[in-house]
Amino acid sequence: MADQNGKILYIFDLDGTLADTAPDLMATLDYVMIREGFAATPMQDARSLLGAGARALIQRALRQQGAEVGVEREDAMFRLFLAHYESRIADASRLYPGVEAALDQLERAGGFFAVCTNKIERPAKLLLEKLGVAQRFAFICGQDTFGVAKPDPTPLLRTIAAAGGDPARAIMVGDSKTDIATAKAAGVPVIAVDFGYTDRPVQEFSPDRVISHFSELSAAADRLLG
Ligand SMILES: O=C(O)COP(=O)(O)O
Ligand SMILES: [Mg+2]
Repeated sequence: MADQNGKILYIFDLDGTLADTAPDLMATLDYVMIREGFAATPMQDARSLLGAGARALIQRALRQQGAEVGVEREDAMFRLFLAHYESRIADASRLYPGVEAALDQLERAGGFFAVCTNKIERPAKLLLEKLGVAQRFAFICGQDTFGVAKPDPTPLLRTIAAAGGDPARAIMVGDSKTDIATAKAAGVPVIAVDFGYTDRPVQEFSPDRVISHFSELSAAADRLLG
């Protein structure tokens, strides 16, 4: 990686932060659950079920229905989920309004970008390609990239290193308690979006700033960096 001396690295969460992916994730969950003889999950449950990756999504949906499956069947459901999800990954998933304009603005001010998600790396990259923004990120880290998931700070710190950034000149942007806890554990300031997937208001998790639209990101970052 080239020396990014002095530039600010923005590390984005993906689901519920850069992109509204709940429709395709929840449709995939329903496909798997119904095929396995369970019920569909109400769309309004997305906010509380998403955020910890696809395996956790399946486990949480099963638990919600009082169902227990063994580890082998859970593995099979996870594989089925990934295969089906890739076939429809961007059918209904969209970048949130203002994402590309915000990236343009931050880039003009000397910012550069990475992604740190609890999605599996392969579908994360595929989604960002389909949404036309994959090439904007210096590094894309998934749940399996370093073998450890958020809220462990390791994937965030290793993402910063892999992107050629510096934790002292980095800002995490996320939608969940998990992202905020990850950033705090890594000693990186965090801006939360309030339109993503969390069943409790993000303010409760004490991020450094909260924004309601990507048009507010640049000003929030400026205030945060003083
Ligand atoms: O969708 C999920 O469960 C996790 O994805 P995120 O870390 O990008 O929010
Ligand atoms: Mg998220």
